[in-house]
Amino acid sequence: MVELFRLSRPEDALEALLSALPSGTFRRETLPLEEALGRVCSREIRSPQALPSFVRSTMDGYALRAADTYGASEGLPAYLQLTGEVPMGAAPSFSLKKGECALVHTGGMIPEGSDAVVMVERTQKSRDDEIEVLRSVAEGENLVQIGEDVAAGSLVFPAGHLLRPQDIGGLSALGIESLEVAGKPKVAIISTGDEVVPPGTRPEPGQVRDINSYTLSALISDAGGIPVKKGIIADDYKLILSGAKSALEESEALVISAGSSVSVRDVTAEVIDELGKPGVLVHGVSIKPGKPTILAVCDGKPVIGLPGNPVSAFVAARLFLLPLVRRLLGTEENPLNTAERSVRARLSRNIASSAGRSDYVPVRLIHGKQELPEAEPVFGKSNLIYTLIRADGLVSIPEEANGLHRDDEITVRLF
Ligand SMILES: Nc1nc2c(c(=O)[nH]1)N[C@H]1C(S)=C(S)[C@@H](COP(=O)(O)OP(=O)(O)OC[C@H]3O[C@@H](n4cnc5c(N)ncnc54)[C@H](O)[C@@H]3O)O[C@H]1N2
Ligand code: MOO
Repeated sequence: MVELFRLSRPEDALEALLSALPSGTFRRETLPLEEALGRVCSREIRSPQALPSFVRSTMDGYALRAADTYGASEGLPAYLQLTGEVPMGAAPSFSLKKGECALVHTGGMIPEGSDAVVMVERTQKSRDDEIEVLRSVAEGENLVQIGEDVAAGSLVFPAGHLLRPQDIGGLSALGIESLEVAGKPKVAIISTGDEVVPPGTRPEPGQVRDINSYTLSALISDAGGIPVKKGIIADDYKLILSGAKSALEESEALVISAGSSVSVRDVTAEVIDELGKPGVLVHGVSIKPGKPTILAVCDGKPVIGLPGNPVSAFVAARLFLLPLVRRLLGTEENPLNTAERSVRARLSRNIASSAGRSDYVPVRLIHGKQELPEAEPVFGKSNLIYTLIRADGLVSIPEEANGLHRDDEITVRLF
């Protein structure tokens, strides 16, 4: 059979795209902390202070000198004089001497002279101003030390870190109220095809509603980019070229859906080559679905041509567009929502495939009594978007394999 494309392996194709991009091209912006969730630090953040900044008790109890309690037991308690109470939110106004203790609450600052806290349950009051300690306490017990959470000046987040909810709290603890993050890259989307109509239109015979602009737009926002839908352009070289030129001028990247294959109406690769240098780097990847994918860099900006079939467009977008958005954001980490989480599962039936290409098959997970869920393939042609909707994730069949077998333990990449 004549192969119409020179096929690249998916890893090589992605590498070709990413390595042809200029480094560090993303914009930076300063945001208030509350708006930084899911954004990427564009420079490293070091701690301006030690956290905690004072020695704190982790229990409700009495601050004391550990040495005063050595050998204490229920039968032979240590008697300590209660000299005061540490107020919350203020430094104690007194210090402790040998044989003394002070009431302290969880999180309170311990007085000078003390080096441990005994939990209130391990004591009893013998008089108003005296307690019995019923067991010995080690130095440092029930305390957090200065800088135990974060040392002053230490690296909190490297550049490229994607901020999670706990990170926002951690920055607040350090008094960092605003920070510099990578700007969200604008990714323009063009759908091409004489037969494609907007979703608000009732399709005439032979027409189909636009799916890809919408799936791709959702994937891009999920990945931390700003999708800019540029609408539908007919299969016309000049129209697509002028639409693509203006879309790329206003954005950091461009995705063109359809027209990636070999019919005379498929002009996407030619258009992309006109947009700038070096132009098309890859046309054809050894994957199914998604084979006709086009990857290009045009005068420093990435352009991806995706196959028109909605399942192919989705699979290829996950393989190439998501890592591209991450790269434009300057991170290697997975965006919160598109997190490429995976689970182990057991295949419910055989899946055939040809060696020499990586196959991606949608699967539905069925949770039963067994240790691992069952992965049921959702077979269907790559034009059928609902195969993805009925599925929970994708299983990939490596290029060297001739398929997978029923009961094989596999990894499912969740949607
Ligand atoms: N002779 C060959 N024919 C095809 C080959 C091949 O190797 N030799 N590859 C097939 C594969 S694989 C795919 S995938 C498609 C890719 O086609 P194109 O990227 O050129 O896209 P179109 O032909 O324009 O459309 C394909 C299909 O998808 C529908 N479509 C297009 N855009 C949308 C949209 N925005 N929303 C919903 N559906 C869309 C379109 O109507 C077609 O049905 O080529 C195979 N052919
Ligand atoms: O990418 Mo094509 O979808 O293999 O159908």
